[in-house]
Order: sequence, then structure tokens, then C-alpha cells
Amino acid sequence: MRRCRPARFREGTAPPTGKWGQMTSDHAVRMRSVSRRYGLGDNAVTALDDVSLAFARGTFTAVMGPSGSGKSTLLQCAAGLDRPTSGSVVVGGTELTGLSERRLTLLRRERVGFVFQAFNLLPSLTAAQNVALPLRLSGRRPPRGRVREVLDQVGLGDRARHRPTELSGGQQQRVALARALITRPEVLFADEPTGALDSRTGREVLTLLRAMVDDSGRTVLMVTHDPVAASYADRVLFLVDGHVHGELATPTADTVATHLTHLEKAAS
Ligand SMILES: Nc1ncnc2c1ncn2[C@@H]1O[C@H](COP(=O)(O)OP(=O)(O)OP(=O)(O)O)[C@@H](O)[C@H]1O
Repeated sequence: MRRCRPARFREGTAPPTGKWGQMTSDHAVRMRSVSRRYGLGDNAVTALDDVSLAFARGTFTAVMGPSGSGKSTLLQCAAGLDRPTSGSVVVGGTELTGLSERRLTLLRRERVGFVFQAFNLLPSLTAAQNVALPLRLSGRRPPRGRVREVLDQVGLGDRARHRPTELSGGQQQRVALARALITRPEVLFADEPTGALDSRTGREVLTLLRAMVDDSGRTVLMVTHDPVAASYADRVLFLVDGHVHGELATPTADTVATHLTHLEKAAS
């Protein structure tokens, strides 16, 4: 396994933590008092309840918690894929609250990247064409050599002309990563990126995510159920019933698993 953490985070020392009062411009994403409710009346569900967090630039955060605890909702609100019912989200200095749909779409297209459990590649396009798609959708031609550069970055420089069906699951996820990187996003959001992969292939993808932080200074937020995946992060946040329920700095798979066991016991 990797693991080269940014030098500024000594073992056992938490990266800048998520309290709103401590936020500085070093934060790639900031959430203040964010709540997300779905439905109305008796059917209402509070998926996130008054959550305030900050994610330092150049760090890797994993979000964990039981099923239904609000992990995906947190990621989607932080990424501008969903609008909070109340509260404020700032990405790279841009306040998302009140942004028009058009501006929000532009932000999603140009300043953040996404990777999901499902690779979501277009089957009729080659790997290179899939990677170029975000720029094409913005009406831009990829700069010369850029597609090849990001495919090289994920170790698939020799597969540019292959279609998704000609690639393994891990390779498809790496194409999805390259697609997310083509716009040089400030933040990469990953929702269960290894959920559909076997453990060896999953580790390759996690190593790439880690390298994006260590080598390129990107910020990564990843939802995962897997303590091993979480151990690649600098920090693990635990959610329970829409609330942040503790965090771990410099996690290991064992410390994460132990923390999850405590959470489950407390909940039962
Ligand atoms: N579109 C929606 N409409 C109604 N309720 C929703 C919607 N999306 C999520 N919820 C509810 O919000 C809560 C949090 O859901 P969310 O998907 O964020 O949890 P999660 O922790 O990511 O779960 P899992 O680990 O199972 O993916 C759940 O109770 C879920 O049923």
C-alpha cells in the first residue's frame, strides 16, 4: 500500500479540522449548517442535519457511516449536485447557495470532478473520447496531448482507442478517473469508487486517488463502506443519522473498523 501523506500532517496529528470557526482560504470545500430534508409531513426525511465541515486543500477525506446516514447526500450537497434545504456550501471560494442552474452546471463541469461506483462511460465512445467528453460538452477542444496525458496518469495510455466493453472494470474506473481529471478540477468527489471492484483493482484506484492528492495537490472527498479504502485518506468522518459523529486522523483499516464497530454498538 502507498502511503505518503503530505508532510505537513504528522502521524497522529489531524489536518485542519472541520469547525466553521477555523475555516480559512486553505479550504477547498466549506459547509455551514447544511441541512437536507426530503419530502414533506409524515414522509419527511432529514438526510443531513445542521452539518458544518471544512475540507482543507490538498487533503483526502473519507466519509463513512451506516446505510442511510447521509453520506451520499453530504457528497452531493458539497459537490453542487444537490441543493441543501438550508445552510451554505462554498467550493473554491464560490458560494453555491443561490447560484443559477447555469452557473452551477458550469461549476460542476469545470471545477469539480466526479467518480461513482458505476463507471458511467458511454459505450459507443473510445476511452479517449470518453475522457474528452467534459471538455467537448463545454464546447472546448481538448488541448493537444491532454487526453493522452491524463490517460497516462491513470496508466492507460495504451488503451486510448479501446471501448469500455474492451476494458476490465478497474480499467473502466481508471478511464472515469481520467475523465474527471481532464478539466483539472480543484476537488474530486468519489462515491464508492471501489464498490464494484475486486480488492486488488480497488487498491489500484485508491492509490491513484492518493497520488492525485500527494502529487497534484488535489482535494478528494470519498464516500466508502470499506475501512481499507478509508485508510488511504488523511481523515475519516463518521456520519450517523445525518450528523457528524466523530472523525479519525491518519486512519488505519483497523482503527476505522474499530470505530465503526463502536458506532454500530452505540446505535443498537
Ligand atoms: N431523493 C430522496 N428522496 C427521499 N429520501 C431520500 C432521497 N435521497 C436520500 N434519501 C434518504 O435520505 C437518507 C440519507 O440517504 P443517503 O443516500 O445520503 O445515505 P447513505 O449514507 O449514502 O446510504 P447508503 O450507504 O445506503 O448509500 C436516507 O434515509 C434516504 O432514504
